[in-house]
Amino acid sequence: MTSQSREPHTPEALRAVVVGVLNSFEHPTLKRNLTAIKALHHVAQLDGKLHIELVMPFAWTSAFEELKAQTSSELLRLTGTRAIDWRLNHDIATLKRVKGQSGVKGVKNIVAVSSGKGGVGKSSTAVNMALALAAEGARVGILDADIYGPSVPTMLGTENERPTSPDGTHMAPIMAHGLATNSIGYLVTDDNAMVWRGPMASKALMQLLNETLWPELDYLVLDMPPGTGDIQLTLAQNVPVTGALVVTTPQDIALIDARKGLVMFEKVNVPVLGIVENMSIHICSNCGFHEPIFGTGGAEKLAEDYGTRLLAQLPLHINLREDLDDGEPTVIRRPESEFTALYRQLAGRVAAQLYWQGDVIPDDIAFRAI
Ligand SMILES: Nc1ncnc2c1ncn2[C@@H]1O[C@H](COP(=O)(O)OP(=O)(O)OP(=O)(O)O)[C@@H](O)[C@H]1O
Repeated sequence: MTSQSREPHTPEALRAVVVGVLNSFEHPTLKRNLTAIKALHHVAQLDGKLHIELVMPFAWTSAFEELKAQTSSELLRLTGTRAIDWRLNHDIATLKRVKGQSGVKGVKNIVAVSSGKGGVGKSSTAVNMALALAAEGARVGILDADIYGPSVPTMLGTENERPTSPDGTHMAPIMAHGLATNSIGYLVTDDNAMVWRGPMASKALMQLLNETLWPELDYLVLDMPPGTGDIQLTLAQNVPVTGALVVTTPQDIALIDARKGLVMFEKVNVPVLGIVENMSIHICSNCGFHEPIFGTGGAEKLAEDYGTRLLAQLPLHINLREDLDDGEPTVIRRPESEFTALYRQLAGRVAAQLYWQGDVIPDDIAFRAI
């Protein structure tokens, strides 16, 4: 019997066939199958075409492409259809925040990006990951809380912009490459920022978070100040974060500080989503040679020791630095590059980890009034 000669399915039978195939799809972002998270929204067969619509509670575009590639031929065969109209929508879940705190108006989930020491590529990772989360289908913002070196405006090419205040009290975020952003760097000059210490800096950062008129955001990436001192501890305690990432390089000295970062989050009960190893391998821009100049295996071991996971290993490459210096991060400038694929994989893993690690709270829960 050819596939074209099959009897048309009843809606229930069709759904059962589709569910069977979709549930066989395994992916690192899925701890349970698609039916278990009620992702299959709509199935229909119209004019010989199969329509499948998924609604996902976390950013999932790259995995969706893999799903299509892996299951389409089987679905066509089993349903006797000639084409599939695939649709993916997102209805990103709001997850419980540390200490059950209420959230920031407009913001569903806050992801803190931290590092035990400066210069390991925390801001580079935060910016490219935020852009990658947006490419994965989410509405994303980034708040640069790095008072020691607010580099996000330069990396996004917005260093000469200043937030406006539509009501004289709150700030409108600056939009860049689709991200809603605000930064301590828009408000103070570099020289001023350096003299901020302790409570003054924490207070300013909390104000920046709460007094920005964020649009509806699924994820707000928080670029933390580097280190594990009082300011970082105060922020980790007071910002209603959902989870945190620790960025490190493979050098022993950076790993020792990354360990302190993990301990700090543990102390204030902030769930650690995982570790990002930046500058894992140097890729020569002339010959493409891969060289682990800072050593290997350290971040993996650190993740193991602390019962967390290594979410990404990002290479050291001149393009990544140049793109950021030009205000056009690699995820935007080179969307088809292997680097962008790595950042998107990281974004997908972070979004999934947040979801699986947390408790979903209903969307109508009250946000903190600003
Ligand atoms: N993987 C990479 N490949 C090439 N250059 C990189 C990479 N990661 C970061 N850089 C470059 O290294 C420098 C430091 O990076 P970045 O500002 O992100 O570090 P940081 O940890 O946020 O530092 P700080 O906390 O002190 O602000 C930047 O010039 C950045 O472009």
